[in-house]
Amino acid sequence: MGIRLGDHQYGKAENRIVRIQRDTARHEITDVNVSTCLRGAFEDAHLTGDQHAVLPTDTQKQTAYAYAKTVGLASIESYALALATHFVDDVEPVSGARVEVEQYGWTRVDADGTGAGHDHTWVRSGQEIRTAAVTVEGPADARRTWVTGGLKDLVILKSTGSEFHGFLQDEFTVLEPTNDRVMATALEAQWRFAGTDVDWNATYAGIKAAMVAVFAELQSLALQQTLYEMGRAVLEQFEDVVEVRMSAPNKHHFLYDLGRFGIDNDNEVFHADDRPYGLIQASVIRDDAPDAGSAWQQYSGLV
Ligand SMILES: O=c1[nH]c(=O)c2[nH]c(=O)[nH]c2[nH]1
Repeated sequence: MGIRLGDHQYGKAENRIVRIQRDTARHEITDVNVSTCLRGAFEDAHLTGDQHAVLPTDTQKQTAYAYAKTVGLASIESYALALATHFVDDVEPVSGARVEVEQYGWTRVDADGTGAGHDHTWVRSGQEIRTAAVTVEGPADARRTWVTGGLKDLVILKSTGSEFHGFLQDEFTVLEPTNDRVMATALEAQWRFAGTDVDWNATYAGIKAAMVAVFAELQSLALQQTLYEMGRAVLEQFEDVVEVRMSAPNKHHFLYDLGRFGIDNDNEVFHADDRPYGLIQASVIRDDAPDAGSAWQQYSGLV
């Protein structure tokens, strides 16, 4: 019976790194969750337990913290690019590295009521988590690099401007068609860049704004249509981006039956159901997008 080792990768998942810049009295905070992963000639560690090629996951963790100071976290994409490139360039058995980063937002408190924001106190921002993933492969003279940016947990709701009708029906269909419903989701999206010469922070802000604007403005016939139009808007407005992948739970809001009490309910009182939920997923891609290569080969999840 033939048995062999399949794909394998290893690293340190979820390093929780908080970087404070305190050069002036007005501090800056960057709060991230960093996962690093190495790919390469690590068969012996699995097959015989020989660790000679294995850079410990603890060392990967120490490097992630050191780079938060030396390289800095001006953007999570630039930080991940530096860290992944270091592992491939400077650690001999490594042929590929993947760095995945989540960033949590903080907003300055308005302690003096002026709106200027406090110098060194923040509250966690309730909105989305920003994400990035960088994969670097091959020696410097045959380098391949992929960068994806993204967001998750962007909870967004519109109270009208959403319809759902004309759907296929069979003997189990009970859903009523509607011309006016609440549409809500917790959007997860990732977008793939063609290159690495990008204004990462401005592009992030612009993409988020473009997606939110489509969600708000489109008279939606289905969450599927909204996702496609959001992805299309991103590709139309950001030439650096070649592909957008999205996953959106349909956070159902069911009109509550107040008729039982003789009370009118004209789309005013809903039951916000948490499960089950429709889960709609789509990608939108340019016809001439370069090969995705290892861009989507995750560390979180299975190899
Ligand atoms: O936007 C929607 N898409 C669906 O596929 C679907 N299915 C469903 O029951 N409600 C909805 N809403």
